[in-house]
Amino acid sequence: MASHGNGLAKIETQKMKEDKIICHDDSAVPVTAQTEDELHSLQKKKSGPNTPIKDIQSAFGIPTTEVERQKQQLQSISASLASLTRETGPKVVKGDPRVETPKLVQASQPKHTAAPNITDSALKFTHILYNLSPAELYEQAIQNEKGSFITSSGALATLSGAKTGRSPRDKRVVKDETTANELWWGKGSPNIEMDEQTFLINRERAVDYLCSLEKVFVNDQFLNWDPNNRIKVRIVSARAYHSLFMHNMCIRPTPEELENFGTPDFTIYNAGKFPCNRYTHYMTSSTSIDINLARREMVILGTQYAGEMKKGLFSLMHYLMPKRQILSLHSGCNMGKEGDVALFFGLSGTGKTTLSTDHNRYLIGDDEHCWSDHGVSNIEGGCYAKCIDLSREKEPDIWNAIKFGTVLENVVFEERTRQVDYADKSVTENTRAAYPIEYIPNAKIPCVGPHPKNVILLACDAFGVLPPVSKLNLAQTMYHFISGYTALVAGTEDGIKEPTATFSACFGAAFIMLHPTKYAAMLAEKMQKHGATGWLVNTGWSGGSYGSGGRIKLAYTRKIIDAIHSGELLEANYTKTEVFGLEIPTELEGVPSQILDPANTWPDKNAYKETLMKLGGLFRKNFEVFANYKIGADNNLTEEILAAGPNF
Ligand SMILES: Nc1ncnc2c1ncn2[C@@H]1O[C@H](COP(=O)(O)OP(=O)(O)O)[C@@H](O)[C@H]1O
Ligand SMILES: C=C(OP(=O)(O)O)C(=O)O
Ligand SMILES: [Ca+2]
Ligand SMILES: [Mn+2]
Repeated sequence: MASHGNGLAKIETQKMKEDKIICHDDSAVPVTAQTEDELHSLQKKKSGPNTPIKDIQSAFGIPTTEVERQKQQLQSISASLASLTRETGPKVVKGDPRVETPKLVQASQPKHTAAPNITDSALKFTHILYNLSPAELYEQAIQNEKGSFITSSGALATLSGAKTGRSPRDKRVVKDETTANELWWGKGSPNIEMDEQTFLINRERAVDYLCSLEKVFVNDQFLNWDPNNRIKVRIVSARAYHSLFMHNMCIRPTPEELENFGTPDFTIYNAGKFPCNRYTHYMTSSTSIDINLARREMVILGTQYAGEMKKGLFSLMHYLMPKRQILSLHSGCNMGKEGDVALFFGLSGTGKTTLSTDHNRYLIGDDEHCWSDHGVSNIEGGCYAKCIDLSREKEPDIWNAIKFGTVLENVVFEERTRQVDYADKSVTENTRAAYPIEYIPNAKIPCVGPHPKNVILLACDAFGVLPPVSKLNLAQTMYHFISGYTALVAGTEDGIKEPTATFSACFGAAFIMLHPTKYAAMLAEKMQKHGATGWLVNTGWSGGSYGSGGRIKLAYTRKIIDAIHSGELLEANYTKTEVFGLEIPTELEGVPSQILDPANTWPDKNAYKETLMKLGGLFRKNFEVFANYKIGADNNLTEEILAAGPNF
């Protein structure tokens, strides 16, 4: 190459012979697309049909087009979204309004018999995003919902807005002729009444809000892995966050199951971004979560916390299942290699999710189960784990489940790397991860198992006086089940900022529908029949109350749980504690013996005794309301249960 005056080498433009080309052009055949649009259209392969209604015509051998199929689907959704006072259904159309689809499928409009009542809402289209995949929901969230980000492990970080926990005081249940007699009302009950008319006002408010949007999300899914007692649910919501949350938390239908879906058994209208009207009767805040069992509907206004939906459906199951002689349980559940099943009851933050997720056992579920004559079944299709201070070392299975598809609520992450800081409580203490159950490597699919062998009652005792583990007789198990004691850990229920002693019947008073003794009688009957052993495990404080003592190490609790599963603890030597009369082991491998009796761990013995008596008094006071109830048909058991409380 010759050098020119400016110092740059002259480029050879002379053509080389074919065989002398050094740099081979090994690229593939160029794309066939003639335009960018055409190229983009090649990117997406057509998915199979996605229809909730069994195609009647094709059942008779007459083929129907995909367009007709989708029309039927939209008809069903249009009926769900119908205003009860105006036109029979909004104009719904499938697909994202921003994406230009060549053929927009529209539900055929119902014929008006009365004079047409044309309103602006009747003129507009509501776009339906039906059972979208996690990838599609990620895109929707990131494009449209502020606070949506992909974290470094691939999870979708979202913000639930002003509410970062449930609002139990804003829950309302319609009291009609049937429910007035069937449900538990009054003092201590979670069922705060509302009338049918007020429900309809809130329903209309939610439906109008949802239909005013450009697009709404619709999920058609199942509850309960027991095939004979499966419930079909439809969730209508305004946010991709809510749709992905329910996709993860409910049971996901196969394409065939979706095709046979038909009419849902229950529908949730989640208009959580929009408040209820304070001038509406029964409303005491701008949040309202309303259940109408007769209409099989639930309306959410004024809270975007996704946990309301899953726990709302749990309330429904607490009504429907006992009618079928099936016990609904606020418990985690897992199974050993030998088929031994354990239930983990406990209030929020006591360790149901943490302790049922056990690398050495099969996970059946972390939170909501049914116990029928055939064994146990999970109600849900996913888990909802607390993330505060989550560590890879202590909880590897939960850590690894936080990947693509998982909803990560209210966590804080590093701005650039999107690395989550699980210790950060800036948004809330109640940070959460919702993931499909199969994200846990040893999940038992289908999520069913035989009758439980161990029934573990978890209490996070902020007073630090309950032993780390006690073996319970049946009457004690019932006493503690009905009492449902724990110290609420900050955040899960709105307004709770530090642990406080709480009694919540059946370890889930916020979700039960019938009187607690109804569930207790069923549990006693099942435990007796199947020979299950009851245990009380304190996952809370040791060596002093909250503030002076410390929380019992998770590693110790795991050792205790291992010994329950293996049967080792059943064989241990026991002594009885004063006041509560609990049987506690004197020794347990892997756990320092002195912590097994809390009396040994408190530096100030008088303070211990005082605190023990104080908690005993709280138990007594709480149980007074149950003293006049019979538990099942067995009068002796009722007597024994009443006597199974603290003695002093
Ligand atoms: N000894 C212990 N046993 C169980 N959980 C513990 C213990 N010590 C700390 N924890 C923490 O307490 C929380 C329990 O929450 P979680 O398992 O989600 O409860 P639940 O499912 O009952 O609401 C987790 O964050 C867990 O790491
Ligand atoms: C979702 C909840 O469940 P838990 O805290 O029991 O896991 C809740 O109570 O809001
Ligand atoms: Ca949980
Ligand atoms: Mn729970």
